Amino acid sequence: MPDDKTQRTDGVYQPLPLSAWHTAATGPARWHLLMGWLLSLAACLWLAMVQLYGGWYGFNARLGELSFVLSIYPPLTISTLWVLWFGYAWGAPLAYLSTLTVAILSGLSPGWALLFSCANPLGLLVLALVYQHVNVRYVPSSLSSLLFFISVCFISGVSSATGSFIWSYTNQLSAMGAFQVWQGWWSGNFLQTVVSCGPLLLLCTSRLQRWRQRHWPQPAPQPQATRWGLLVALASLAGVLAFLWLSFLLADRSVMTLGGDSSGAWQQRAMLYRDSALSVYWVMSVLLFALVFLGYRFFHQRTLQLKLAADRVAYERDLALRRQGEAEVARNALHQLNLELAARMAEVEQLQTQLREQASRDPLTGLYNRRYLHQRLPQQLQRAERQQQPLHLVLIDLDHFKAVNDQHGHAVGDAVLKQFSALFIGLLQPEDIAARYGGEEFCLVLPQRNAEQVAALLRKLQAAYAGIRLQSHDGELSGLSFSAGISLANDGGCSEDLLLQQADAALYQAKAAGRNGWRCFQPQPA
Ligand SMILES: Nc1nc2c(ncn2[C@@H]2O[C@H](COP(=O)(O)OP(=O)(O)OP(=O)(O)O)[C@@H](O)[C@H]2O)c(=O)[nH]1
Repeated sequence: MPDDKTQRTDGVYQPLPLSAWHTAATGPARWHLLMGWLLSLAACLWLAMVQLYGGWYGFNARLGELSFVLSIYPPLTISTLWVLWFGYAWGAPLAYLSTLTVAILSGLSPGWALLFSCANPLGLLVLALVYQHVNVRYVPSSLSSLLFFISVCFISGVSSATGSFIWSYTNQLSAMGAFQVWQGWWSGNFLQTVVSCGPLLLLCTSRLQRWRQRHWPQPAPQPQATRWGLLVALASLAGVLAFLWLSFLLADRSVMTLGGDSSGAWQQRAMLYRDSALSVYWVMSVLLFALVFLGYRFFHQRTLQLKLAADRVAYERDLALRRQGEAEVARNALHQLNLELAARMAEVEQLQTQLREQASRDPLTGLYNRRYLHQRLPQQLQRAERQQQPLHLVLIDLDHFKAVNDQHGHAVGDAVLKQFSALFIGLLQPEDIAARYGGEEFCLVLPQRNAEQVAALLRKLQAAYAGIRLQSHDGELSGLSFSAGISLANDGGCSEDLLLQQADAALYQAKAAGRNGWRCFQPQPA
């Protein structure tokens, strides 16, 4: 981020609005401010009256042939400090009220007094406007701020010296007198502000601003728009032109008042012209310097602002690029995570399928288990009914299996169960279901087959089972057989339980008939 702190903001003109008086964080602070302002007003009035009744208006000065009084007006110092520390709205009334009082007490008519009192506030306005719109510190702590302060004091002094014309006019002074008052007035105001305010600003500003900021916190002042800076420059230029015009006019009129045609009189006139021209020369030098300096400050400030703006834009662009890069990395990471998640989900799905499969299979033989049979049998029945096709259910029980276990061992019994189950592989169709129904009991669900086809299947199974030979510690195992019971669902409305009961009954008949054979369920005649 561009470093804004490189520019000092203490001692920069930052007016405190009159309305802010209510909003002080701590109660006593606003009373202190008010008391300070009232005391300043009292001091201004007192000093102005002491000066009026004391009859002292400044120091006598001489510039060649021109002698004048370098005007000193103490309330101006107090009001200037208030303008710079707190703003124009606080300082201008002090200057206006004290001058108004003096003007009225000195016998000026109310109308002229009201107008005359505007002169000092006008000079202060120029001061405040320049400092508000050209972002330079008013504390003359560096060479550049000191030079700028002197320049601004000059323009302010010239502006406030407009009061000298009203004064000269109302006191009916001659052109020479008016010229003298004007010279003494602007130069006095200028010197007084520089000499009295400068040191006080240096000494007290930072402490006073800390106090102000504590009770009326304000953000750092922002540089003003260009048009305001231009306006201030134009106003300053107008002030300078007015000064020149007035100086020449008054000098000319003063010369005209000098009578006589003697060489002494002409010499006096020439001296007066020379002194006036010299005075204007010095003033012009200062003014030119002030204008050049103002212009320099203005462009310097604009350049600084542009640089700051460019730095900020560059910073924002870098930030945006960095964020874009981070977003890209995050998007890639997210994509990677999505892929991993998809892989994990596929694994989970596979595991779920395996679990479902395991839950529906008999671990020893690999055939479906009884639970699965009870799930599927009702569906198969419905389907057969819907397609109007027969469905046979066969219950198979291996004959004398206990004897196999007892004689040859449990492991051989397991091997027999597995080999018997393996026989189904080549004999069943995809739609058939073979399940291990109990220990050595099996169940076949055979849709889409007629009775002959079922019998053929059982015959093949019987032959294959009989052909199994197994070696055990007790010799060879052979002559295996099974018994089976067959039930048929071919007219609909036959439940799963009924079908199983009928097959079981038929199996019982087959066993009873001597085993190694099968029976179809025959309903008993009513
Ligand atoms: N090896 C082994 N034997 C089993 C398993 N499940 C059940 N059996 C045995 O199967 C035998 C079934 O005996 P029974 O119900 O008397 O039937 P059987 O001996 O075949 O007699 P019949 O059915 O009347 O011919 C029992 O000895 C059980 O221990 C198994 O998973 N493995």
